[in-house]
Amino acid sequence: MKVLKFGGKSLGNGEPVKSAIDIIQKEQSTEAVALVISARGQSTDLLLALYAKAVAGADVTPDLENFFAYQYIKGLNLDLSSYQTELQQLLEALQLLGVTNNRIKDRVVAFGEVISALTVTELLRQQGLDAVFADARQLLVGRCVANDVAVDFALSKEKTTRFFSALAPQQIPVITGFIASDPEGKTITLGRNGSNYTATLIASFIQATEVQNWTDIDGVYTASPKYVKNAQKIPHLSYREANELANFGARILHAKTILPLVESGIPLKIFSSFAYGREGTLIDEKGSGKGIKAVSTIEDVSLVSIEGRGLLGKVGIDARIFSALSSNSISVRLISQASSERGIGFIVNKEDAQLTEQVLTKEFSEELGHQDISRIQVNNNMAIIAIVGRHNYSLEKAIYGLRRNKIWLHLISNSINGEHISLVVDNQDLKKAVNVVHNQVFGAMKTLNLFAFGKGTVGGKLLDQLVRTGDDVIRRRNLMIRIVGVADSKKMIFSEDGFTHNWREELAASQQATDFGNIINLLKTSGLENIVIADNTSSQELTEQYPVIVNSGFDIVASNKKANSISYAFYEGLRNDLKKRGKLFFYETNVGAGLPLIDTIKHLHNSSDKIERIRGVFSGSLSYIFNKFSVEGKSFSTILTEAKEKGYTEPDAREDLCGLDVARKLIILAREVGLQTELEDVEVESLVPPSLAAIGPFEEFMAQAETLDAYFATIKASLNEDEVLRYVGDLMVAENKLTVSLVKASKNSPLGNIQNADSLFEIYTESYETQPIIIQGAGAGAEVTARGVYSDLIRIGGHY
Ligand SMILES: Nc1ncnc2c1ncn2[C@@H]1O[C@H](COP(=O)(O)OP(=O)(O)O)[C@@H](O)[C@H]1O
Ligand SMILES: N[C@@H](CC(=O)OP(=O)(O)O)C(=O)O
Repeated sequence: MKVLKFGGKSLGNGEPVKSAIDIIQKEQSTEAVALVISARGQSTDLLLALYAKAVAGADVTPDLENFFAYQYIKGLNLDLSSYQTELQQLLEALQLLGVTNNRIKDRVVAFGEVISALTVTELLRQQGLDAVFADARQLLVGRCVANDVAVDFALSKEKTTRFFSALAPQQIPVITGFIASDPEGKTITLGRNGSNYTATLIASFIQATEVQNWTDIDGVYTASPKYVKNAQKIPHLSYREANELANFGARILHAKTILPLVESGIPLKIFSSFAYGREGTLIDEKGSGKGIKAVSTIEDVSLVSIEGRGLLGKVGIDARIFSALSSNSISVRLISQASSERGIGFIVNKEDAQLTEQVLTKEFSEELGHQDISRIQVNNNMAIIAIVGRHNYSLEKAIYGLRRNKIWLHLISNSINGEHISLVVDNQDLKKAVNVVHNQVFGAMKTLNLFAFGKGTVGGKLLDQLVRTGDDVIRRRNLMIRIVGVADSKKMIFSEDGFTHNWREELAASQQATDFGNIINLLKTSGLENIVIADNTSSQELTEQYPVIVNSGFDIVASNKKANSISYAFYEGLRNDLKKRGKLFFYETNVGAGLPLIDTIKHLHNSSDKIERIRGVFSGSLSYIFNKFSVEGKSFSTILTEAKEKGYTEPDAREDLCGLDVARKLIILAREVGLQTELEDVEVESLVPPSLAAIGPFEEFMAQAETLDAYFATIKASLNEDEVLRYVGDLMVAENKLTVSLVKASKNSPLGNIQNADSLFEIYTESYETQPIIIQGAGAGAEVTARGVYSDLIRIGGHY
């Protein structure tokens, strides 16, 4: 005979309960079955809420009606009215008394399992099966010890085997999970999720061949899939491993589930009743032999800390703490103590927190009075993340990931054999933290959650590239870049699940106005880990918010040059914030688009090869214009218009011609090599002819093409045969001199030789004194710039 346990989630109204009945029919056709049944859907939670309301003296009638309305299944011949009356009377008594009582509470919640088992019995009978309802209070006996139940195995086994031996061969017992009796026959419960324990107890008493646990998930995963989307199913576990997971909060198994199976060697299988036939997790004596790794969580616990100089070197403090707690039946889940004995921190269940504080305040009243203990502090909103199984450097990896995500670690406890590490974090950070820890420890696929500002040429291309090549990056780099939000200057979209090819339509249809404060708030409260902001705008306003972004714990990638070229004070302040928070800011595309320039300069600078000079054509658009103008017979304005049409220039091409863009790039490079320069320090030769400097809109400027053309024709006429014009940025480090000017270059020199919209940078260093390092290639264009930002993102991924 095998024991099949159905959890509440598998017995919800509609399809779930229908599938459960189907599964029972199929399974009993090959081997006799006994069923253990939990309360249906959210029934236990509803009953607990009813109990609390009644104790508080509130009117429970509507909730009671709702509860019974949920239990009713159309067409089923089951009269629950006597149960409704009995429960109502119990609740009314509670309303009158207004006191809490655990035995009455257990009687109230027991209605969930009883009604559920009656319902399943009737549903099976409807299918022609000989189902027999069994109230586990007649089978299982236990005593309440502290907040726990100690089952009387011998008596329970005797009662259970007697019940089973009285069954006819074709009969299917439908046993209530979760509930039992105490020696006086009063109702007790085995603790939340206790039906699993009922099932394994019954199985061990009747020597079942196996236990099947039918739930809403097809096995035990490396972390709760509720939090960690890329958790992996563990196909095979040993009892010891499963027990370890159950003890540390993997909700799928009640903490005691495994114990009855160990001696009898009965295997436990976990299946999803929503996917019949799909392989689940097998738990047996052997396990897979490979060892497990998993991360489990315990929510809503309280951290108690006791601090004070008076604790230093005092003997017996710990003993007093724990004996006071134990005499009040408060169990401690985790302890951590600093070696200096200046303080001790431990975790208790939230329900016990208030009592813990009272008990300890009383116990240490003298020490508190003398200030030997400065305070006893209770922090209620805590959660534990437990890393189970042996792994190399788990703790280090977890701490690294948590710090990068600005998640505060309140307490660490590491078992001596290194097979178990518990980390205490704020409840509100739990989702983010468990993802970070899981992915760090498993070296599993990392996720970057990207919020992108700017959907223009570069921003839009980046998002399209991400959508197009996302799978490739997952395969090759084990990195998923999820676009969780996009904002332009007016509107924004945000979704924790991310956007794919449809981001443009979603943004177009969005009604949500862009509001920076709101975006930061959404990201901070989202529970998303590894958040990166992309700035592909040219907004100074946004760059001024970078410190807020960094201080919120997010990294930045930007093609926007402003943050690096506005005041040095801002530049330095941002670097300090980045350092303090351990955050990253990559901006390789600020100079030379996708060319690996900034990185090369950083490396040279950091390796102490003194950079003496950087000279070159910094602007792709002006490169194009002068490469063409120098050798083709067309007028300057014709070539300017061509460059604009190709998307090389700013919408108002004067922004390129005035030299400001090149000056910004020079400043960025100068600061990379350690100069504290400001934009005003750059000597810029503007390409806007002085006579056209005061003209308003760009169209009006272009209407003066003749003047513009005449101006540049004169300059061109002064060239020697082997010379061309180049607009050159020059950074002379020792002299602290930065210039931007139109120069005549020999056609045979590297500068004179560049084509199309190429950029060229000559880097002179102490080692490359006369023959500079030359970096050359396409220095403008949305596609290459977006690629550059993309590779910055991938670099950030490498840091997680
Ligand atoms: N490591 C884990 N593997 C699988 N499920 C887990 C894990 N940790 C927590 N869970 C949660 O356990 C739930 C199933 O347990 P439970 O709620 O008790 O189900 P049931 O009502 O069927 O007894 C799943 O829905 C899942 O969210
Ligand atoms: N109904 C009880 C017992 C139980 O085990 O339920 P489930 O099998 O749905 O986790 C509870 O909710 O705690």
